Amino acid sequence: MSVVAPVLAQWMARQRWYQAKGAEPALRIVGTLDGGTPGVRVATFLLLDEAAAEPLLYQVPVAFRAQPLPEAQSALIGEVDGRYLYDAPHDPAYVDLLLRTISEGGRLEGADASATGHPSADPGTAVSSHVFSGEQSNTSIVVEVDGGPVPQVIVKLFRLVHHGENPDVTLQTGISAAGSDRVPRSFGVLTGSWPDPGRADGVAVGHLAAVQEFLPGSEDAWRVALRAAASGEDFTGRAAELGEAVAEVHETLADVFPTVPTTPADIADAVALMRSRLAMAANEVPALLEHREEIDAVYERATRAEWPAQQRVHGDLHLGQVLWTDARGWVIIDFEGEPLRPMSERSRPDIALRDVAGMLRSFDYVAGSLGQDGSSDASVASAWAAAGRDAFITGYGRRSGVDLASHQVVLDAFELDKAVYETLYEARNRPAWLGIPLAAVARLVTPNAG
Ligand SMILES: Nc1ncnc2c1ncn2[C@@H]1O[C@H](COP(=O)(O)OP(=O)(O)O)[C@@H](O)[C@H]1O
Ligand SMILES: O=P(O)(O)O[C@H]1O[C@H](CO)[C@@H](O[C@H]2O[C@H](CO)[C@@H](O)[C@H](O)[C@H]2O)[C@H](O)[C@H]1O
Repeated sequence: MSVVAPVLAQWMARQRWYQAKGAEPALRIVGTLDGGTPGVRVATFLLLDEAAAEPLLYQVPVAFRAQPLPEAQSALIGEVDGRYLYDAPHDPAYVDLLLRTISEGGRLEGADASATGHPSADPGTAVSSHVFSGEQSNTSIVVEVDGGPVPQVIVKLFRLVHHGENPDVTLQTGISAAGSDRVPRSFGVLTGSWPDPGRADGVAVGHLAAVQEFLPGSEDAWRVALRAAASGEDFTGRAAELGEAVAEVHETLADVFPTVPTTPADIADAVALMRSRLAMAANEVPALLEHREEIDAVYERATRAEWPAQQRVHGDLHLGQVLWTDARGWVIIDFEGEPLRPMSERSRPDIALRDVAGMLRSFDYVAGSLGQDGSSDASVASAWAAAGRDAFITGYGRRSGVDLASHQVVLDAFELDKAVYETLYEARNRPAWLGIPLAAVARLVTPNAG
């Protein structure tokens, strides 16, 4: 590892999933999982990066080859001691190993770490694979399979790993196991364990990868909606169906996972979180300070309203998290929750209105993004978004039986909280888009502006 570490550090710093952007990774190996086929050694390094204020644990599988692998040229990490090191998701030997370990309930052992596959259905055998180019925070591999119930599966490899459940795995798997086709079908999970001196038993156990059905020919709702809005196409039918699909997923989540009544202490906690998020965002986006008192008034009103019971929710629902398929309609993915929120918070029961608010914000984003690139008349785009929002609410209410109007005060607070979160997200990731959530904050604090 000592000779490999500097090569990995240089390469990691350039990857999209590397969090401490601009910093040089300060890596310490916490565990290694070994595997491979004759001639190709695969080592999955669990690397603690101490470059950022809060150390983060990364999963970095590396394939060591004696000869170059021309088809994976762009995935070459470097050459060490005459061996060629590749980002393993691009190497068929690793993909085969990973899929087999999960589907056969196999085990990977190594220095200080191990991993176990937990199959839920047999996906068949890998024939060919490619890394999904749309990846963001994780790495997804699309695999053509033979002998399974679907032609392709997608293996999602979590780059950041932590002790405890990853809601993306738990929720997606739970909904799929309940027989719902509103999420892709689950095929299995890889769970790892590694040393963690911060824990009483000294061991951490967490999700490393998950396999699910790949939906070929699907398109995410953000792109579908953007095209419809740009061409002035009526989207209200699809928006209402989307509302119904979200309500259906909420219903399944409430059936499969525990629900809890919302107590006054829960309300106080939820509002305190909104306030602390505002304070954190205002540090980086001072323009929020202009509205500080009005925002606080919206949150204060919510403390006096009635809140629905809590249940597991998606947690970061927006149009980009929904896929349109001709065969199944809307299918929801990526239950990992908001990336800027601590994992412990994302794994608790929450108010389902948080997801409704997230989707309402997304319709506004469609109008905002068209408005800012000048490709659409601002008033036409915002009328399109308003119609989409209304239809979504109607569809959600129709399926869930919940009268959202009777929860308006709480829904307003969640929508404002989401817009505040978005200002921080945009300031950090896409400063050119910051105007969209900032305009929303100004609008949402104006009484009766919706
Ligand atoms: N089961 C699937 N079928 C088809 N495409 C998928 C599937 N899962 C994810 N995708 C595609 O991969 C993209 C990223 O997936 P996502 O789970 O959101 O990963 P990340 O957590 O890295 O953002 C999605 O926007 C979608 O286009
Ligand atoms: O998809 P992720 O889990 O990575 O979510 C993060 O990134 C999203 C952007 O990709 C961001 O969503 C915001 O922008 C969307 C348009 O690109 C818009 O539809 C959403 O409504 C808006 O919140 C999301 O907030 C962030 O957590």
